[in-house]
Amino acid sequence: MSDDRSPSTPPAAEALTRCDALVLGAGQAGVPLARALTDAGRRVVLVEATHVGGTCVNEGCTPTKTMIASARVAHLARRAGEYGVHAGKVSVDFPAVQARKDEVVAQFRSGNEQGLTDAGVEVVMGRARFTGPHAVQVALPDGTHRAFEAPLVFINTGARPTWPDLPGLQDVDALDSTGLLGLKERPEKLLILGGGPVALEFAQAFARFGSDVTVLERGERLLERGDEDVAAALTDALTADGVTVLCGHQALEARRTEAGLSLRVRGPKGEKTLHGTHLLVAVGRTPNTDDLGLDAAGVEVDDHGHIRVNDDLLTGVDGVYALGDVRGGPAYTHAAYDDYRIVRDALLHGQRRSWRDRLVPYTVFTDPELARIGLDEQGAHEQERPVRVYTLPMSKVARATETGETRGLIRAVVEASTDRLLGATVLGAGGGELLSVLQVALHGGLTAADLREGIFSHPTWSEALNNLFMQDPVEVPGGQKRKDPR
Ligand SMILES: Cc1cc2nc3c(=O)[nH]c(=O)nc-3n(C[C@H](O)[C@H](O)[C@H](O)COP(=O)(O)OP(=O)(O)OC[C@H]3O[C@@H](n4cnc5c(N)ncnc54)[C@H](O)[C@@H]3O)c2cc1C
Ligand SMILES: NC(=O)c1ccc[n+]([C@@H]2O[C@H](COP(=O)([O-])OP(=O)(O)OC[C@H]3O[C@@H](n4cnc5c(N)ncnc54)[C@H](O)[C@@H]3O)[C@@H](O)[C@H]2O)c1
Repeated sequence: MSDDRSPSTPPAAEALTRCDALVLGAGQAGVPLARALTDAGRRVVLVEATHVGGTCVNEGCTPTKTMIASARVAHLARRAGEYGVHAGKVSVDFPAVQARKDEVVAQFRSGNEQGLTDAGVEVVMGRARFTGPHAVQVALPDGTHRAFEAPLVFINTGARPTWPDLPGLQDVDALDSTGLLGLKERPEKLLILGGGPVALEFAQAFARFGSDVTVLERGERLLERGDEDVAAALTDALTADGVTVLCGHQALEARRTEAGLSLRVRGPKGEKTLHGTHLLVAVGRTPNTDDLGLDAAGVEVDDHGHIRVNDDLLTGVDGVYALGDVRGGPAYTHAAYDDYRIVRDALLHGQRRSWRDRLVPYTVFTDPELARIGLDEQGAHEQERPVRVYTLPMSKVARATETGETRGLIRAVVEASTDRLLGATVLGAGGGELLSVLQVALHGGLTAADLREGIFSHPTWSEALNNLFMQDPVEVPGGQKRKDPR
């Protein structure tokens, strides 16, 4: 690439770099895809606006789960007496918690960077914008621009926190998830807007660090979807940790006060004012598509700004794909990573698989963890599908009693006619791991009888699957909606 501009000639159009593939965004799909295509002999340019690794590594999964680990240690140390252990007075060194988290993030990020370097991917730090269907201009940090063209373009630009239209919000120095992760000091009184995974994971962690935490969810329950009794049990667990959970509450106005801020809210019993030192806004995420010049490319978005794709993750423009959070649908790291596998297999191995056909599990990393895959009881009722629902409270699981972690339950939904597993929910300590056992059984087409009779090591959490399928199931008949919600 050359630049022959001189002071005596008018600025020429930026020199153009042509390559085989352009990857926009170094997230959970972009990084492995850039590596795989480079390994296959293609010339790939990966453009990243802020830092390699995307949301998950830098301001999502990695930092939150690292902080949650510190919070759990504080929690267990406070409970030490229950186990006959004297740990003394527990205090949390918040800057040390943050430093540990920053170290892990830096380690993961540099691992991603090293992987790209080793593979020989050309990484360009800058903000990409389409200028045509296969043409992209990148604004570099020094204010200059570079232009690129490629027959294949992969959009992996992810999403960012959504800011609601709340009067006064701009005056109160509210934080989003990224801002909260950067705090130097522990908030005294943390108000949280939203009752999704971001809100709940932070709520419990900060309560365990010693903050006074209130969660304000406008819906009638936490976590929007899933069986109601599970959401209620999770609410109880958070409450036991000292989190105040206010569902059915709408924030009306935010105001700055001497001590921090106030929020005027309307709940089932009328209006009231809440006071806090900090406000976390965690009401969802907005796809990074509005500043991508998608019009110039002819790439279409839906009403929420997510890029429209077909089964192959291809946009309406030939050779232009969208992967991960930017395409709508499940917004998890493992889903973005699987998008990479789908595109890789289609382009390099001639194998097609639709992203819509797959079952995506999820785990909310509260304590107890809430993990789910496939059909739950509520879903079976909504689909009027004949199933049997097995439920085992954790208080009946030997391992739970032995370890003092008896909160939660295990639930499995099986098809009435075949006895095959259709879905599972686990609310429990390490629930995500136990769910993975059920997930493998589901993928393998195993039945309730297989798991009832399976030999698992005693006394593991997985052994509870024997007992789960020995419970009397709730029979959900097909073709009729359930009248008595649990
Ligand atoms: C607080 C929090 C906790 C989370 N915890 C979990 C969890 O425990 N488990 C889980 O599965 N998921 C979790 N998630 C969700 C997960 O982080 C995302 O689903 C995942 O990172 C999406 O990956 P992606 O590849 O789609 O995009 P991202 O990882 O968001 O990467 C997109 C990249 O594109 C870059 N970019 C954006 N615009 C441009 C542009 N114009 N030009 C160049 N680059 C651009 C961004 O800087 C970013 O690096 C969490 C999210 C948050 C916010
Ligand atoms: N463990 C995990 O897998 C994990 C953890 C964190 C985030 N994530 C992902 O990140 C994304 C964002 O998570 P999130 O929790 O920010 O969003 P979310 O969309 O999952 O939940 C937002 C919640 O806020 C509520 N809400 C919306 N507007 C509100 C308002 N004005 N006042 C009060 N409540 C309001 C909604 O009813 C909803 O319950 C999700 O897609 C999630 O999958 C995943």
